[in-house]
Amino acid sequence: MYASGAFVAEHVEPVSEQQVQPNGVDLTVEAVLQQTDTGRIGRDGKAIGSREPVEPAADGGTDTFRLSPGGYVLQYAETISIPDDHVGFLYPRSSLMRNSCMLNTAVWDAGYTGKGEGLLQVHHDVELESGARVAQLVLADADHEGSYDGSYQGERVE
Ligand SMILES: O=c1ccn([C@H]2C[C@H](O)[C@@H](COP(=O)(O)OP(=O)(O)OP(=O)(O)O)O2)c(=O)[nH]1
Repeated sequence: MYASGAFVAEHVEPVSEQQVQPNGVDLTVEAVLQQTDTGRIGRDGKAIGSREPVEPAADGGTDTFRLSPGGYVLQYAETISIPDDHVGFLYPRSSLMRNSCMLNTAVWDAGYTGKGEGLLQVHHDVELESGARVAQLVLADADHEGSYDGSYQGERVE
C-alpha cells in the first residue's frame, strides 16, 4: 500500500504546504548539470563522469534554467529519508511531461538519506525556474533485508 502525502512529508526536508499532495510530496529543482565526460558501469564498481552546472538566467529576480533539447542531471532541493519498511518511487509532474520533458528515476531504498538526482530528458526547449516543483515522491510499504548502505548515502546533505 502507498502512504499518504502527509506521511511522506514527514520524511522530506524542507517541505512547504504547497508541496504536500494527497499521495506524495512534490520535489523542487535546485540545480541542473550537464555531463562532460565518460562515466562507467563495471561489474564491480562504477564511476560517474564529471558534470558542469547549467547557469540559470536571472529573470526579473528569479533564476531560470533555459534548457535546449538534450539530457541533463537534475538535483532536487530536498533531503529525503526513506523510512524502514518502505520504498520510494519518484514520478515526473505531468506538466513537465506535457511540455515534452521526462524525468527518469530509479528505486529509493529504505534507509537512504540524501538529496538525490534524476535524469531530465528535454525534447523541446523549456524553462525551469529554480525552486519549481518538478516531481512527486511516493512511499510504498516494502519488506527489506538490511538498509541502504551504498555510495550515495548522505549525498549533498550538509
Ligand atoms: O531516481 C533516483 C532514485 C534513487 N536515488 C537515490 C536513492 C537510492 O537509494 C540511491 C542509490 O540508488 P541505487 O541503489 O540505484 O544506486 P547504485 O547505482 O546501485 O549505487 P550504490 O550501489 O552505490 O548504491 O540513490 C536518486 O537519487 N534518484
